[in-house]
Amino acid sequence: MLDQTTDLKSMLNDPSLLETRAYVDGTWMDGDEGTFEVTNPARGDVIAHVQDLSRAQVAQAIAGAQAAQKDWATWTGKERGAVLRKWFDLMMEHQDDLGVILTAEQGKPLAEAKGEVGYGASFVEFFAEEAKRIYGETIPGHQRDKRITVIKQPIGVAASITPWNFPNAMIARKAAPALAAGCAFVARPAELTPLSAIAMGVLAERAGIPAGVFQVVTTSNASETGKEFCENPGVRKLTFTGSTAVGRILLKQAADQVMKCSMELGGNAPFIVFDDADLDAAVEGAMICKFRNAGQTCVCANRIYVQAGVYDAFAAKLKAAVEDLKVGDGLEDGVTTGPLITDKAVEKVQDHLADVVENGGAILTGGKPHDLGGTFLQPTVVTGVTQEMKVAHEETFGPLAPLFKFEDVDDVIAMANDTIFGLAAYFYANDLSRVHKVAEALEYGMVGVNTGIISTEVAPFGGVKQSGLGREGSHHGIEEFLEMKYICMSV
Ligand SMILES: NC(=O)C1=CN([C@@H]2O[C@H](COP(=O)(O)OP(=O)(O)OC[C@H]3O[C@@H](n4cnc5c(N)ncnc54)[C@H](OP(=O)(O)O)[C@@H]3O)[C@@H](O)[C@H]2O)C=CC1
Ligand SMILES: O=C(O)[C@H](O)CS(=O)(=O)O
Repeated sequence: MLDQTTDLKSMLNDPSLLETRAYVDGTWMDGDEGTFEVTNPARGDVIAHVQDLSRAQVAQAIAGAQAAQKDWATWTGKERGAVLRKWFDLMMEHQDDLGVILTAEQGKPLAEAKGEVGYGASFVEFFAEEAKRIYGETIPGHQRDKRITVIKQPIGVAASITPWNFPNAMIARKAAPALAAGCAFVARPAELTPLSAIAMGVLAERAGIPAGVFQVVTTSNASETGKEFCENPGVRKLTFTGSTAVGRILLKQAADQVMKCSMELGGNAPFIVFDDADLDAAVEGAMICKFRNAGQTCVCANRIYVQAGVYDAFAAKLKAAVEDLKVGDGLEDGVTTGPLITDKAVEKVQDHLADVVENGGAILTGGKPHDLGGTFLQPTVVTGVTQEMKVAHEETFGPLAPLFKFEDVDDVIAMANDTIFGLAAYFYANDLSRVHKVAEALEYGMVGVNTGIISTEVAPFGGVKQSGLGREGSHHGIEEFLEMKYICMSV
């Protein structure tokens, strides 16, 4: 366990991965605004003082990215792919250290943190290959003397703003296709969790990614950095992962430059259990879907709808599984559930819980502050939840599993779709016609059928409605960083 006196570096095989400077244009840079503190959410102790760049220094990074991108775009896809593959190899070689750094700054259990590093690296591996497959096309001419071709070219400099809940994977999921496409990439990680991003910069430099092509700007002023990204004419692509509220702000700001944007925003995932479901499988799926990262994921089950005939049996099984969870410091062996990221996050979960109880719901297990104090919460299951409650329409982002009872398939589809969000949805059923009908009727970008975890680099991750724009991962993911050019030649 990391305590107040333990130096995080002493836990690393390669202490040089714990860098606290920004990575700008191939140099390790101090901030003009001083430094900001990074704390371990499990213990509240300061684990690093990270350099705080000014807006002018962010502009300097963008200028360097612009210059570097011109040469990077002349590399062949195969050449870019080779360097990306080296970056992937280094990420996997240092997976343990990257996991320790991630858990120390974000709080998730070490096994999950290492899993996130592997998940993030899988995008680098995947797009190292896709770099060689950026195909164009030839089109039969519309006149006898015309020859038509279409080519794909990198959009230019891409900038990312990412959240604290997946401080490694959310950057890798964006930077990998961007670099594969021939773009330069300037990443601004969340103030709460910058260390994972900086470590990715350390390995990018070692992999031979040219100076300026991949940069990490660490700042405490998210709003000012976002404005620089949106207003600087050197940036042609903004890719954001975070809340829908901030996504709206960025889209408005980016509109002035008609900037291409990718948005991975908030979720409110329904998790539906039908009466013909395998209940043990459904409980297993609900546990990973709800409690991964202590419920702090955009694709986690935010609402659990259970058909009346199996409601009591499912609730009893889920209660038993939840009571087996081990809450604690993510660096401790056997811990399955870490702390929430901040006191504010705890207050939101407690507000949703209080609202359920005040409106007739009941606590089946948990529901009290954890003995560990701080931002630790008891994993909780509540029953008797209805569509009128906050938890039905707001993202809880914590370890609270609300059970809704339903009778009819059309009713539950209507309830599941009754939200402004449309990121992920899940259901457990075995009747084939029901599976097809429900999968097609759910208004979501991603649907898990008889599974509670769907995230992979080979599939298009993204939402509809107010959960986002664009897709990350799969061969679709690289299109977000390419422009199409139509060439009409008279012969
Ligand atoms: N669809 C998806 O894949 C994901 C969606 N989310 C959603 O995000 C929320 C939780 O993450 P959270 O980090 O709190 O979300 P926020 O939207 O608050 O923050 C996301 C990132 O945006 C930055 N930011 C905040 N305000 C601004 C601004 N005005 N201009 C520019 N950047 C800004 C933050 O910086 P800082 O933190 O430094 O202030 C952070 O780096 C939930 O709603 C969750 O569903 C989260 C992860 C993935
Ligand atoms: O930020 C998130 O919640 C991630 O997108 C979830 S996942 O991709 O790691 O499943």
